Amino acid sequence: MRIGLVQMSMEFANPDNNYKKAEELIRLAAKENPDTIVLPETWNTGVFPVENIKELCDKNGKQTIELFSYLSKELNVNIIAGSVVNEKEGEIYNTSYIFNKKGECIAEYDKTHLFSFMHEDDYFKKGNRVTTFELDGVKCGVIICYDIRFLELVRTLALQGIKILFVVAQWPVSRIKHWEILNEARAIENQIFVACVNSCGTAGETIYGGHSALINPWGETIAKASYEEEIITGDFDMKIFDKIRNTINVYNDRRTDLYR
Ligand SMILES: O=C(O)CCC(=O)C(=O)O
Repeated sequence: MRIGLVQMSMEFANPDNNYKKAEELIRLAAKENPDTIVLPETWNTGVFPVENIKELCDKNGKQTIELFSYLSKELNVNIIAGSVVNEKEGEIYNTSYIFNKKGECIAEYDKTHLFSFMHEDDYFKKGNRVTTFELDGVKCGVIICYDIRFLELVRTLALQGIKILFVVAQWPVSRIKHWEILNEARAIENQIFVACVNSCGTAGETIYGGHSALINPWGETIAKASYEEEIITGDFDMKIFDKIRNTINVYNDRRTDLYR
């Protein structure tokens, strides 16, 4: 599967411009003929939370679903639409929507671990379920930013059989080392591909650190971005699973009598 990561900088609290820009960047990314294109976290508002967040956010994913159903079908590409700030039944969620090449919205995931250090939990409601879906016959999962610190969540997805983990984030440059190590570790320990996309530029007072990457189940980097706005593309070769799991087979060697 060929993957394109859109490392985007967004305009703070300006969804109209951010939707236009996301469309332009998706069209640009599509020129490399990827099977799947991925956007970063909360690119519609460039949150961190602002007071008028309820006016700025999407409503039940309407604007997001309209745009990406159309684009994914027209461009014949799967789209992981990063995540958007999204109102559902009066509550605000950090929601990721997933589209297949036919333009169908096949899955949605609400961020389950809210970043209390930055008071995300004062504004957002937690999602309550893990999400898997199939793209071109490959089982995948998606998580959002702070979720990557919770190895149990990724192991749960891995035990459900995902082969690719998509991580969408707005991760600050000040902790970019953690971002790099956590993504590599989740790939190695679970023997899965990781496609992690971060934003760049600034939102409020925070500088986001880029370093989006495509990592294989052996922990090797297939493609990596730097700090600036950039699109990177690379190929995930699914044949690698046989090679790895026939050598170090952590799934066979797990001690489920001691832990789950
Ligand atoms: O865990 C971190 O250091 C960053 C997390 C974060 O910025 C977020 O989840 O929004």
